[in-house]
Amino acid sequence: MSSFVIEGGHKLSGEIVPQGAKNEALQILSATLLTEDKITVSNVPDILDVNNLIELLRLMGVEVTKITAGTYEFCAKDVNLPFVESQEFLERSRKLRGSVLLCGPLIARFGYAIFPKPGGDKIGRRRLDTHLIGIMNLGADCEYIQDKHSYELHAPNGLKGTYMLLDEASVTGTANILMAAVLSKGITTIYNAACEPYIQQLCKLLNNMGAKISGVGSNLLTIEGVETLHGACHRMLPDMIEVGSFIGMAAMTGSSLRIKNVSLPDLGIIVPSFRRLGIDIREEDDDIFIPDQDIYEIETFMDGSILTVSDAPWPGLSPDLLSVFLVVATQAKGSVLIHQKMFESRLFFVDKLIDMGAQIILCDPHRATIIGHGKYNSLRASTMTSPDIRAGIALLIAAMSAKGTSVIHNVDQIDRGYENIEQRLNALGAHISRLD
Ligand SMILES: CC(=O)N[C@H]1[C@@H](OP(=O)(O)OP(=O)(O)OC[C@H]2O[C@@H](n3ccc(=O)[nH]c3=O)[C@H](O)[C@@H]2O)O[C@H](CO)[C@@H](O)[C@@H]1O
Ligand SMILES: C=C(OP(=O)(O)O)C(=O)O
Repeated sequence: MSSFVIEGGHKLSGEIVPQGAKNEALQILSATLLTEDKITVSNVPDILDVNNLIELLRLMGVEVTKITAGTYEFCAKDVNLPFVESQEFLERSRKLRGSVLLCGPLIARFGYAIFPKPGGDKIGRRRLDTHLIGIMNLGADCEYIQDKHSYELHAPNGLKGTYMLLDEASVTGTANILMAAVLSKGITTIYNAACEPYIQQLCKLLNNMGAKISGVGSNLLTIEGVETLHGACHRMLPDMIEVGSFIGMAAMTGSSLRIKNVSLPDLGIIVPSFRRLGIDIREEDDDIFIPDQDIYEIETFMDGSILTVSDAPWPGLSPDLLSVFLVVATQAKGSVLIHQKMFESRLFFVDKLIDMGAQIILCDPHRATIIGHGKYNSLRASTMTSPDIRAGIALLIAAMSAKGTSVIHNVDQIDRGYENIEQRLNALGAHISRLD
């Protein structure tokens, strides 16, 4: 497992281009299984999770051709179903959360899918009921196979559209049901669907492939099933979580930074939420510019009470950014309550920030109160281990702002979702080296 050695206290300057979106990529690459034709995808991030999914598709028989850096062609003409039933498929699937997204396309096109408990961050319970119930609503049978620790789904006579009200607006659950519904007979209606930009992008690709989905961008999707889908081209959006991480990094290190081509309309409430921490963020064309700021001061609510920053399904704030908000607040002037509603084990990394001198009270597994230093005291360097991808980037931000040299172990967690992060940050003036 790799580690980062970070010499803190260096300001960043210049501009950075965000990578293609990790969570969009996992959906889009899975959707290539829905047709025999070629799908060309550009702005694919070169990150561990995406590369693992590409390798899995390759082993499933998908012809994968790299056209240029970040652009691939996928052709799922001959899918190797015996491989999908193999132990190796299950083992590889368990390495990443995104593998869960193969289920919808497999059941829709081949009438068979297997659903092992996927990998991804260990950040609390991550139930899969919404996926399985949704696909069963379309007529698939589902059985738990004890020795494979997996659910097997069968639909030998195909799937049939129906109305369903999801018990929660699950992002990957909505994507899976959508990908199953596009090849189902008749009309499927999904109410309480997740509607974040990456789901919208998936709908856009599927419609370009010949699907008939309406209501895109809302929580009520109507899908008129079609017999087959055809080839298409697709470009991934910039990764909004990476954009948010760079905003936090600029604020904590007191740097002036331009984040290029962020697709502002797809950032939702991210920019206004950082502004409530007092960060000066300027929107210039499709770029974000953050001037260097010595002090940033957290707003209160309008009645003077302490601000809460919390997550919610889109168009609310993504839970994936709360660790960054938390670390940025440690050096702000003022106090804030960070409330992570979706996941119950994502805030425990605050212990590491407390070791570095941050003033944080972990109220319970979901809530932490941060009393900012207002940059009067900087954080102290430390040696720590990255527990999950977003805590990992938050610790990296903390280390970059701290006095002295810090070490972060297990940075493979960060590599799951951030492309060549140390090279890209060093090009802006950071001092990060990797130990393998
Ligand atoms: C590969 C991928 O795309 N991963 C993302 C995806 O995971 P994923 O699709 O697995 O997450 P879900 O949207 O299913 O839900 C995440 C968690 O939030 C809870 N929940 C969900 C909806 C809701 O209305 N209320 C609620 O409490 C769920 O019970 C679950 O514990 O979406 C999450 C929520 O944006 C992100 O953190 C993950 O990065
Ligand atoms: C939780 C995340 O990823 P995954 O769903 O892949 O574990 C994330 O990207 O923050």
